[in-house]
Amino acid sequence: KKNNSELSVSGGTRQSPINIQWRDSVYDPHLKPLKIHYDPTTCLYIWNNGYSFQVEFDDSADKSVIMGGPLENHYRLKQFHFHWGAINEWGSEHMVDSKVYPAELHLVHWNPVTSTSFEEAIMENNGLVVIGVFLKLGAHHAGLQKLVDALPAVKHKDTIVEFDVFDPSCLMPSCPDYWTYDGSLTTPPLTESVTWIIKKTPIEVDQNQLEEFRMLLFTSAGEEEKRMVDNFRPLQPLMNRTVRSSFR
Ligand SMILES: Cc1ccn(O)c(=O)c1
Ligand SMILES: [Zn+2]
Repeated sequence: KKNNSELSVSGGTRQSPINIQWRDSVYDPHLKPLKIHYDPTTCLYIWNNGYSFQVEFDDSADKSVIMGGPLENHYRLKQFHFHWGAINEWGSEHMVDSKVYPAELHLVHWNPVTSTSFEEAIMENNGLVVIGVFLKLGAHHAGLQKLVDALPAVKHKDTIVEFDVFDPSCLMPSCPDYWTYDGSLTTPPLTESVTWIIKKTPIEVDQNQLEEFRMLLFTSAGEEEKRMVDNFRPLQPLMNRTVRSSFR
């Protein structure tokens, strides 16, 4: 168990995001299939937090949980959000063999066995699990469209709109393959408390859907408008870490 100062970032040894070199990843036969059970009625609202748009869930019980994979117990879904670029040539946080995607979905979960709240789990060694899903330009994504239709209501920083009954499982690729490694938050406090699970296969979204992301604003109503784009952190050094794969 590490205290806050030991999870500190300056001199961090397990920062995120990273470039996943497929050939350097190590197949781990002990990795189980990831099990995802999301209850759509735990979806609460969408809000613009000035960095991304975020969908928050009721995490007061074990209703939307993940387990299996590299995990020793179940983790509760707290929120999901995205990172994206100003143009399709960049936007994701993680890369695969230096390939960058136009956007990346993060589903953020916390460990209710070792923590009593999400805020506490942020400071716990491996208190969080974030599932990363790459978005690539392609077919229209019907499940995502429900989210996209709500974005005009959260154009400005600190705006919020009710958003109920949404099952984020619809944003998961059907392929079960993933990489996993020990990392950190990619926004302050950048604590090294995250077990990352990065799905190998991207989901497809169309140009209009990506452009709707880019119409959001970093700025509050009344301020000079700054488009919400390029909200990703630069790559961090792998240092003494191995990325494990669930697939050969
Ligand atoms: C908890 C947290 C905060 C920010 N980001 O980007 C994440 O992926 C997870
Ligand atoms: Zn994120």
